[in-house]
Amino acid sequence: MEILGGLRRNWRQFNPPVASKQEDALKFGILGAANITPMALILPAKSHSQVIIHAIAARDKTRATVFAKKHGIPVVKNSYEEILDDPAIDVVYIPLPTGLHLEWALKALVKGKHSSEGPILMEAFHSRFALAWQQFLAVLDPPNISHAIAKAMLPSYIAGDNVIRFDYSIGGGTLLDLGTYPLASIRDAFSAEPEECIDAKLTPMAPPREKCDHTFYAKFRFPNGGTGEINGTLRAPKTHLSLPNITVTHKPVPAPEEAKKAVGKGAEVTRTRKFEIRDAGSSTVKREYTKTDTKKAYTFREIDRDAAGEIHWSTYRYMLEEFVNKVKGRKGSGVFVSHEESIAQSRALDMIYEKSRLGLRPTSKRVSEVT
Ligand SMILES: NC(=O)C1=CN([C@@H]2O[C@H](COP(=O)(O)OP(=O)(O)OC[C@H]3O[C@@H](n4cnc5c(N)ncnc54)[C@H](OP(=O)(O)O)[C@@H]3O)[C@@H](O)[C@H]2O)C=CC1
Ligand SMILES: O=C1OC[C@@H](O)[C@H](O)[C@H]1O
Repeated sequence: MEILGGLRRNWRQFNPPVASKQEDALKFGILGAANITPMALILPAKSHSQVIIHAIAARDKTRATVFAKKHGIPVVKNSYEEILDDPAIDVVYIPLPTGLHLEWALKALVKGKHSSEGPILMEAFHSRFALAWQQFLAVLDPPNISHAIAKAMLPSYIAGDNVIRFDYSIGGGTLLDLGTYPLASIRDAFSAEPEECIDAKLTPMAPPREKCDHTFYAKFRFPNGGTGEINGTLRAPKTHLSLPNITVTHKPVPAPEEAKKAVGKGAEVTRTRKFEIRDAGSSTVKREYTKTDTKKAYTFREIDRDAAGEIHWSTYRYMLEEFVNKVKGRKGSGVFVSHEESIAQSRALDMIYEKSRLGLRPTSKRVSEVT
């Protein structure tokens, strides 16, 4: 039954109901014919009545034309600049190499893109919008977390050596790519920013890509004294199949409270509570047992929150919903990625680079150079 439900949900995710578009729909322009765009924007846009994918440009116009034809995008521009200069375009989607995000985001903001009432800028950090993640956060007690460890391991065939992820000049390295997910998840779990990076190890690629890491490890100290670790790679063995996951351990507390451990894996949240029975004042454990429960959530309804969502919505679809809500001035679910959080995440990433011997990524162009 569960397998059938999963198959149905996935089929629906890739074949969503197509919404008719409203008069006030936002027109999106896309910079580059990137691989991620169909999954992250084009598919989610189909079921959103206020999103129209209007135009695309690539460095090579033929490439953009082929992409536009395949995905039913009506307008192909000659350059990224032409997208920014088109007054019909409200929102710019920037799926460029990481090192170019800031430059093009600033250029888009200068052209007044994203909203008529002041620009809305959102980092497309989709994992934040997973319903299971929201459910996971709800069972945590951040001040009492003693330890969190988040892992993300992908086999080497996911990203070959010649992809943007291993080009130092455009922000290459696994930490700045896959590593951003476990890092954000431990920051989210502690609901605080790390005070110190206690340990960091970035394993470099072979020359000539030696400035880029293929594997990362880091350990942080958080303000409540707890520690958070991240571990990951884009070079896991070919047979390695595991979902990104996080395990959060809480400090033991006296009854009637319950010490707990929560494990998030894919859409599943498993909570284990460990109980120890002792005589009052004694440190000897007379009996111990654990209670475990596992839950899945795909909609806000399932976690008793009142916000839009369907069981087949992907993390990207939830993210698009909240972006449009923000532009339109609607309350939405309250889940978002604020500028402050993006900056805090960047600071934590820099702490890792500084602690390791690999050094910071190249600095993006300054605002004054872009504007
Ligand atoms: N949020 C998420 O879930 C995900 C985010 N990402 C992020 O999205 C971005 C794109 O990833 P992905 O789609 O896999 O990458 P691709 O290599 O498929 O796309 C990158 C695009 O960047 C453009 N580009 C512009 N300048 C350069 C340059 N100097 N070198 C190479 N490409 C350039 C290319 O556009 P053109 O067509 O004009 O040549 C290309 O289409 C990355 O930042 C990645 O980290 C990726 C996967 C998931
Ligand atoms: O979701 C992801 O998984 C694979 C990575 O290389 C990619 O960029 C990342 O965002």
